[in-house]
Amino acid sequence: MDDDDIPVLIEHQEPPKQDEQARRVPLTIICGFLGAGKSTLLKRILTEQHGFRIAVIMNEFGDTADIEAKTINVASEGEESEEFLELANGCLCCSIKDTGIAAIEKLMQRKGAFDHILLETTGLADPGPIAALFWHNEEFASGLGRDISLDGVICVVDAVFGSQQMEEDHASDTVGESLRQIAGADIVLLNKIDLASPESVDVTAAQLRGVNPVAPIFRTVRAEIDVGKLLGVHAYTAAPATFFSPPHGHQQDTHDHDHDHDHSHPREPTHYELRGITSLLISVPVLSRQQLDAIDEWVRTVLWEQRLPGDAQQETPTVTILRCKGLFVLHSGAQHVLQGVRSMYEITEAGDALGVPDAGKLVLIGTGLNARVRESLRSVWAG
Ligand SMILES: Nc1nc2c(ncn2[C@@H]2O[C@H](COP(=O)(O)OP(=O)(O)OP(=O)(O)O)[C@@H](O)[C@H]2O)c(=O)[nH]1
Repeated sequence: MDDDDIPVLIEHQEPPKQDEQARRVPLTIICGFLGAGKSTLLKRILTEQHGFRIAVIMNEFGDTADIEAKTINVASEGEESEEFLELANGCLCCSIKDTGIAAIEKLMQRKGAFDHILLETTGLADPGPIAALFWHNEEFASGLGRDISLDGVICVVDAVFGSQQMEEDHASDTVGESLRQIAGADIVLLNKIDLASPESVDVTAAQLRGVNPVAPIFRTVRAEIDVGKLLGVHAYTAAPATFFSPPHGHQQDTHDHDHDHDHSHPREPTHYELRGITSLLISVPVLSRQQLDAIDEWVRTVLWEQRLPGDAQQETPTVTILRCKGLFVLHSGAQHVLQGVRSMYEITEAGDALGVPDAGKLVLIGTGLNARVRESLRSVWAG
């Protein structure tokens, strides 16, 4: 090129700016009562044509998936096929023989081959600590947390034995695992309804709602459900859909939606007097910025110090929060979402509002949630 030539301008190639959150692969945790139908749900996901590319991490790869792999068209070969099976419907199945984290790290090396991760926990696992691990954990911010975002927790409940199991847990001194699982769930599958009478299924659904008033309950036979209803719920970044009124003329799903959950008439705040885990649903008026900050401080004290503000520190905690969700509306119209698992929580401004909320709401799920807690919280905005 001679000096008089006009240099050709080369467009500066900047790497495309991607939204951090959007680049992460969403992860859904599946927990559930023993024998409730977790494997049935996973097998369905691994074999049906649903159009989602899901990586499924199973506990009992050796026991069940080997057998299933013979019946499923296994596309991959080579040494990795021991741990990863690529299935005919585009899903990926992987074992959790390693510690969970190692299996997930290996899985992430195949990033791009799938769009969503489902992680099965053992029947008796409490999903809370696992959820907390993936949700805003500073230690993972430069590791797995950079690649994975927690989408939600699904709990599979046995329609035949679920009620009995919850009763037994209520009666025990410590909070039983079945209640912890329901408390930590963002979606409940009430499965095996073909084996129980409609009346007893209603009773179990009411019990579930007593422990967790916000998670939608889907009644299923052999975990038959549209996979799209289980994925992409953004349970840790958005306010629960159950906080919003449906748009005018909205038709409720008539197939697998729990009909005793009425969207159009939000319930009055209710305190469920069950032993063990209870929940508290509180309506919150439209707030000033200062009032929202005061609520933030209240939540921090209750979650971190396990006591009500103003109460002296006790040796045994007076309030334990396992899960909390909230939606707060400011006078400016801005909506803020509270999400919390155990002692971790955040309050963030909602990006895309899901609809017009009736008012702000706060749901606390945990122990020690009596009338004093409600009064303490109300005094925050009452001044
Ligand atoms: N009748 C009926 N049987 C079901 C249904 N869902 C699952 N089953 C059967 O119940 C048994 C237990 O189901 P699984 O899917 O293995 O349950 P699981 O939760 O994975 O069990 P664990 O891993 O042992 O806790 C199996 O024999 C299933 O075929 C259902 O909706 N109706």
